[in-house]
Amino acid sequence: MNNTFDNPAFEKSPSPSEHSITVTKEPNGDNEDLEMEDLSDNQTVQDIFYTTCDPPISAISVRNAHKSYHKGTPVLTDFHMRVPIGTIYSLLGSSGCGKTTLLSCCVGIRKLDKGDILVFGHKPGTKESGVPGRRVGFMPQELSIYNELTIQEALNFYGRIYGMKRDQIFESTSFLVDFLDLPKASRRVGSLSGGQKRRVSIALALIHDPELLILDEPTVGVDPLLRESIWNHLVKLVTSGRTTVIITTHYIEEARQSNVIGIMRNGRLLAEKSPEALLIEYKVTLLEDIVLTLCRQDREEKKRQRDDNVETSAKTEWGLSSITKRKIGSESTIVEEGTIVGLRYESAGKNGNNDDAIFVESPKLRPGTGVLAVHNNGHISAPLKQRRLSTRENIRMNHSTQIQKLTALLIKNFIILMRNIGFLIFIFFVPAIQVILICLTIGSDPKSLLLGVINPENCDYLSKNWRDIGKECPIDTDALENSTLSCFYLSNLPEESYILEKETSEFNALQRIQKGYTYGYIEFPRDYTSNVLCKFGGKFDCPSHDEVIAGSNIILELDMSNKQIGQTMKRIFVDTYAKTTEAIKTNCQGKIKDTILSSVADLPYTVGIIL
Ligand SMILES: Nc1ncnc2c1ncn2[C@@H]1O[C@H](COP(=O)(O)OP(=O)(O)OP(=O)(O)O)[C@@H](O)[C@H]1O
Repeated sequence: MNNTFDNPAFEKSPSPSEHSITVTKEPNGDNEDLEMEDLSDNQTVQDIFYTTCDPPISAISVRNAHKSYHKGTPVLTDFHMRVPIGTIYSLLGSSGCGKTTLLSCCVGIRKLDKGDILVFGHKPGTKESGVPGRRVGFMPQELSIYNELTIQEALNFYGRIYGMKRDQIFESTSFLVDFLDLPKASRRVGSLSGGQKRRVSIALALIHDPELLILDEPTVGVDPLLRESIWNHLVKLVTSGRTTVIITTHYIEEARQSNVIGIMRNGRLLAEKSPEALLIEYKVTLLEDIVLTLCRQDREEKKRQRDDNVETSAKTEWGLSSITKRKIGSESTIVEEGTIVGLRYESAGKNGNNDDAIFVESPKLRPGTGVLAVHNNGHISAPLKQRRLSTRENIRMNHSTQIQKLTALLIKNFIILMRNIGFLIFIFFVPAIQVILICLTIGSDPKSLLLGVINPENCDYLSKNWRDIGKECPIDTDALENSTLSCFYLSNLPEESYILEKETSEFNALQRIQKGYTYGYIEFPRDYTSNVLCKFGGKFDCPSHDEVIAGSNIILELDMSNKQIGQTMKRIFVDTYAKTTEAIKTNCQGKIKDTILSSVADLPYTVGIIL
């Protein structure tokens, strides 16, 4: 595969006029000359980028990155990296050198301790970067696929999450199943082998044709033929579209097909060049030899530094340091540090003079418009901006993505629940069992509570048939001393709730509560019935107003040390009071005067109970 920087798109114009920008050719092969614009003497390269076209930016740029876990040994140290748009960038390095850590920072899973990562010119996690989101397809090293789903369901889920339409998902799925040689789409992920799961994971990262594809060791456990076809597909994605691929692999030789190789060791980047440039520079035929040489050099360098006891600033040899200031053309147009960030690759110049070209970028660029090359003769060549509307743009044009995401999650959770019947039953039955248990234990009213009674009225409420009183009219208007309103009230108390005990005095009754013998006592005043009748307008021999009020109140003293029981008792007493008045209305119809009867009927609204 051609290196992107050797791509015709970045060639100089055949006969460039001074200070002109020539946009020559799109990397995807659409041979089309674009407009020419004059660069006036005082115009900077930055001006051109901001005015002439949507200038390109790096897919990922990492600057001065530092990362360590739990304040332990640093995993990334002063790490610099640039991944130009439309390239395959292979990250090579020994196990534990920090590749996965770096990638997880790029997709926003982890955060750097220090330094910057920009994805499409923005910090990961921001809306503008689109990461995490549909702009990126990430295949993590640790597979995290829902084992309960089938391959088809998993692809559907991710497709919906990325806002794809049903036909897009279908089209993508049939291609990926075929291309990655996946088992039947109806197979459950949980029943697949490790290698098959890995291929499904690749498919999930590819389903939405992302602009940035980050693959952490995708070819582990994959047979050589499939490995070859995966790489061919990646190359195709990069050359035919605007996809950028970052891939980590331990199969060093397969990285030959990438555009740029970054070689890492101990959290630092030792080299960042095209494979061709590396092979030429080190005069070897195998990339493995280069990695070996660089690692040895690094080890020796470290040893020498330790020996000399010299502090090192750990600056990378590659990357931005060499192009912070550069003249463009014969005039004094300068790319200033911090204004336009540039990146120089040794293989950039077609004429063999590698210092000729630098690649510049700007945050104003629409992502994916390619890399702009600025040559030191003042000419800029860039890839064509316009291109066919891909699945990617189609997906972006879908507006109802939030609803789609919600739908995707609901469907996924529903399928997973249905596949875990035991769990489903547990979820639905546990609350029901809880409610039943609560009702059984604390839901019903307490029973057979011992209650003391102080009642000076003359009625035998402790005799066997005393509850029959509740069926008679308790008021005798001709002989009031025979009236037994208090007993009538007591007889209406729910039979199962209380066991009544006669108390001789308030003092005794209180003592029995304190000793825990009874749950409370109820006290009726002397002449309770006549006072109640006086209160409601009966024309009897009534005492003073205050005495009537005091003499028509029932006093309740309850043990509230058990709130549940105390509150229930209160409720029962008040309910009984209402029930009593209702019973008087029914039982005393025609036996006492209507005026008294109607007044007594108001009793529930003037409850005479003192708690
Ligand atoms: N969650 C974590 N907590 C503590 N240390 C971690 C954690 N994750 C990774 N490390 C450590 O950070 C270092 C870099 O790990 P990382 O996974 O990034 O390496 P790697 O280059 O991807 O390795 P490999 O090629 O084996 O996957 C290792 O020493 C590892 O032990």
